[in-house]
Amino acid sequence: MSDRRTRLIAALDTRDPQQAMRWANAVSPHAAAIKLGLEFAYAAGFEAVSDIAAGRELFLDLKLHDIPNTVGAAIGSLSRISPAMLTIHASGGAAMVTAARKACDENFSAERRPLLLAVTVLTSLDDAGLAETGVQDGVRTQVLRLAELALRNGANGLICSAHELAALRAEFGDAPVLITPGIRPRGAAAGDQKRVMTPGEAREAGADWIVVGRPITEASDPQAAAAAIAAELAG
Ligand SMILES: O=C(O)c1cc(=O)[nH]c(=O)n1[C@@H]1O[C@H](COP(=O)(O)O)[C@@H](O)[C@H]1O
Repeated sequence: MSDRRTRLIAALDTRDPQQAMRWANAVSPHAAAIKLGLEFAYAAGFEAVSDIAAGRELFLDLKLHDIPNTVGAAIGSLSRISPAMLTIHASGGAAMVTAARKACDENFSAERRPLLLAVTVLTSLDDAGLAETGVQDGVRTQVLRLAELALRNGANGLICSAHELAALRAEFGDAPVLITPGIRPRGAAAGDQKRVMTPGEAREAGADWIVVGRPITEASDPQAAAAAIAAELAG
């Protein structure tokens, strides 16, 4: 049994700034952070990202994955937004993670520096889906491999599914920030997610944060849905 405090990140996946603001206000008593990602940033732009994020903890999920020079420069371009958390793909390789670390350190003061989080294996992949990308070792082995690469090269934490939390805690201890999407309250539709757990199970397994999108945003009452998840996390 874990006594870790596991907090909720609400993924506000929409193109519409007014919708995002409504959701942000609705979940704010229950979610300690909001996530804005590719769908929102591409449609609404980064001014809108800043507007929605004002006064909130922002998980900016751009999943950067490019050559080291481009990733470092892109992170430099984000310094005016000051996200609390920022994502890259660990599979971009050691030099890419190192460039991202350097860019975080050089472009943000210590108080404003985002946590650099490395996506290991997307929660929409199972062993078979991963094998189609050429990786035959299975999800768990690949998550551990990419976790080691990312943490060794300066990532503050990892994005993984809750299924890998125990193995990651056993290998890397309490220090890395572990964030798990692919979270579904009992009975909720998995959709395109393959490696899912409930909020309570993710807390027990050692998550620092869980990311939840559609179970909140597609609920008839998003505020109540967020409240129920927060209550489950509080145990
Ligand atoms: O980086 C992420 O946040 C992420 C990584 C991952 O492996 N799986 C994953 O689902 N996510 C994000 O987490 C959110 C999950 O949304 P729902 O499936 O609607 O709860 C989406 O915004 C995804 O982009």
